[in-house]
Amino acid sequence: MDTIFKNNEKEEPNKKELIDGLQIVENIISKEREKELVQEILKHEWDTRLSRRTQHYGYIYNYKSRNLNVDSNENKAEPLPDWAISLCQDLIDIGYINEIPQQMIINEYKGQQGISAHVDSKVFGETIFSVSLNAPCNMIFKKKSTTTSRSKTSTATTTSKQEPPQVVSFQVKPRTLLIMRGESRNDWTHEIPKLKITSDTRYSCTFRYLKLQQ
Ligand SMILES: O=C(O)CCC(=O)C(=O)O
Ligand SMILES: [Fe+2]
Repeated sequence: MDTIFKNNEKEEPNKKELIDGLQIVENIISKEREKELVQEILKHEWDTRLSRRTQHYGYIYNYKSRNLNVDSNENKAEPLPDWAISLCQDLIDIGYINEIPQQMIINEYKGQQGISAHVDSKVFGETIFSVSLNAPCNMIFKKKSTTTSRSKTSTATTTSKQEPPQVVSFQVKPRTLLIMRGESRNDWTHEIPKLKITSDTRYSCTFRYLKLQQ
C-alpha cells in the first residue's frame, strides 16, 4: 500500500475548520489507497443488527443503548486490522492524531441511508476521527440549543427563551479525514441526512479512544 506521503495523484491535502474543534482534511489518501481500503473492508463480514451494515473492531458499541461496558467480554471485538493500524500510524506520523485508537466502526451507507442527529457517546474520549471512502455525503452539524431563562422576581414570572440552533452543513468528499474535538465533538450534534436520490455506497471508518486511556 502506498502511504499518505506517496500520493500518486499529487493532490494536496485541502484543510478547513468550519466549527471550533472540527478539522476537515480532503485528499488525505490517494484514490489507489482508497480502493485498497474498500477491498479490505469488503473481505470482512458485516453486523446486520442496524438498518445499515456495520463492522466493529476493538469493542462492540451498541448504537441503541449508546453504551459500552469495556469490562464485559460480550463487548470485546476482534482487534483493529493491520490496514487500519497502518492508516492510523500514517496519521500519527503526519501529526493529526497522537495514538492508535482502541476502537473502529465501519459504517456502510447504501442508496438512501443516513445517520440521525447525535453527539457521540461520552464513553469515548475527546478525539473522534473518521476517514470517508467511495462516495460523498452531506453532513449537518447543529449546535445543541441552549435555553436562557430570565426570572423577574418582582412579578414572579419566568420567561424561558430557546436559542435557535446554529447549523453548519457541508459535503464530505471521499478520501476526507474528519476530526472532531472540543466544541464540535461535545456541543454540536452531527447527522447524515437520507439522500433523496440513490448514490454510490459510502463507507466510513470512525475511530475512537476509550476515555480512561486517552
Ligand atoms: O459515517 C460517518 O461519517 C459518521 C458516523 C457517525 O457519526 C457515528 O458512527 O457516530
Ligand atoms: Fe457520530
